Amino acid sequence: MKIEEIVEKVVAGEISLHEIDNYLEANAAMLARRLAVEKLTGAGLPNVGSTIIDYAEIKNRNAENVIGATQIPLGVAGPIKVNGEFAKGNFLVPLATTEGALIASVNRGMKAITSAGGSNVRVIKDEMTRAPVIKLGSISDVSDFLSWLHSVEDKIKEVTESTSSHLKYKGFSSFVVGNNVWLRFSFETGNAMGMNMVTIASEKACSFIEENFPKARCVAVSGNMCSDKKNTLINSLEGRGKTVIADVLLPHEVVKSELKSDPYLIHEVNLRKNWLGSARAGSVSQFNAHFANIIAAIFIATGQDVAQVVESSSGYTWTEVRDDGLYVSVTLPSMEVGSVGGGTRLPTQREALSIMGIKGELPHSSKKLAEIIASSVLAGELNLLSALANKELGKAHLKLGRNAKP
Ligand SMILES: CC(C)(COP(=O)([O-])OP(=O)([O-])OC[C@H]1O[C@@H](n2cnc3c(N)ncnc32)[C@H](O)[C@@H]1OP(=O)([O-])[O-])[C@@H](O)C(=O)NCCC(=O)NCCSC(=O)C[C@@](C)(O)CC(=O)[O-]
Ligand SMILES: NC(=O)C1=CN([C@@H]2O[C@H](COP(=O)(O)OP(=O)(O)OC[C@H]3O[C@@H](n4cnc5c(N)ncnc54)[C@H](OP(=O)(O)O)[C@@H]3O)[C@@H](O)[C@H]2O)C=CC1
Repeated sequence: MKIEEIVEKVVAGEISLHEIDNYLEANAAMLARRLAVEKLTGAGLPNVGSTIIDYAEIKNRNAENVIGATQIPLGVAGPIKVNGEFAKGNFLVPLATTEGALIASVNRGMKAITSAGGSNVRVIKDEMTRAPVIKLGSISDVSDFLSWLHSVEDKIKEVTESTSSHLKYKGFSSFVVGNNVWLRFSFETGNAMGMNMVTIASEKACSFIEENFPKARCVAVSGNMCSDKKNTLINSLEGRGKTVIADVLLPHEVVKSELKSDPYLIHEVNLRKNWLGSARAGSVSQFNAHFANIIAAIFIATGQDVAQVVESSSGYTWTEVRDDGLYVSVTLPSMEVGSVGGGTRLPTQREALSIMGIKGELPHSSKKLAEIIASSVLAGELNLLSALANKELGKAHLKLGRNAKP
């Protein structure tokens, strides 16, 4: 069938939007779907349709019912000097955003950090989790089940690791409410963020459990104690994905020359805003000013799963005024990033990763990416605290967010 005929059939309700894939080659199907949506809604979508995305590469990998692409401005901040275990040197960092003043903010923070000798950063834990919820008959069954589980842990390791050449089983923690048990499995997932990998592995573990301990029934492979795409205390305490910490000691003269600010005022903003203000607001694990801004912008630019900004942007900003300068650290307990898999293979996302020298096939490239992201968060955080201390937030957003004279 020709594209026009398919569009007519979709408009007449004879073919559904996703069924177009059964009749046309991938990119012709994307065009037909867009034309059908235009006819059905009356919306004109030439810009959505104007994309370099090859739907043949997306189909059955990244998205369904595709009609084109959304574009978001991509800027760069930096260079920032990073003194990591895996990221060493000066890096330009890609940020995709529509918030005027954000990239400028990170840029100024990076300039200050680089003048101070760079950000010191380490990934202190790297484990992705999945927590099935399992139902038993009674608490005595729960007790028997947990004893049995410890006796077969070698087998759990064997069945889960059989699902991938890159996945390593690290262990589990158990949590109980009445006759419900959550098994929070942890895995190393190489350079991948790992959610597909740990889900496939945990389903295998659940099948093994149900076959060999018939009183246990796996209700759901994700029982929310994982916790994926939710901001929870367990992620903050135990970590999820990469736990990353970055710090810098800024000499007093750098705070003055680069940030036009004062270490005591910055420290006071941090204590009264990030700690007292967040506590008073009832925050669970977000004692920071705007980790989410930097995490979201880099996640969009580099093809990470954007919904994981929720927990990846939890964390703590700590400041101390010392004789030799202002000490600032950021702690991100659950940063979920990969340099292979997911959206990292898409053309603009791959190019954005290459700006930082990130290539999925290189060893430890996801940890290198995590170190650069944490250093960028440090820059954004330091700079926003300075901007607030300087009372320049509104002025900056008038100029760069509204194109207005402050
Ligand atoms: C906007 C600045 C940096 C101006 O700051 P400034 O000191 O007036 O700028 P400057 O013209 O003197 O330049 C200083 C440096 O800033 C950078 N810079 C300056 N302009 C640009 C630009 N156009 N493009 C790129 N980089 C720029 C650049 O590094 C430059 O150095 P240079 O390269 O010239 O040697 C400052 O006023 C600022 O940082 N303001 C704060 C803005 C901010 O942080 N916004 C973040 C979003 S706020 C939000 O979303 C969350 C929030 C606030 O609601 C969360 C909460 O509740 O806390
Ligand atoms: N399934 C789910 O419940 C959820 C899925 N997601 C989605 O999952 C996707 C990410 O899943 P993820 O598992 O990270 O990635 P993918 O499933 O996209 O890719 C992971 C695969 O890449 C292969 N691979 C090649 N080189 C490497 C390497 N160096 N390190 C690790 N793996 C490598 C591995 O193959 P092999 O196994 O053969 O070794 C691995 O299984 C995203 O699209 C995200 O949106 C998000 C949340 C939940």
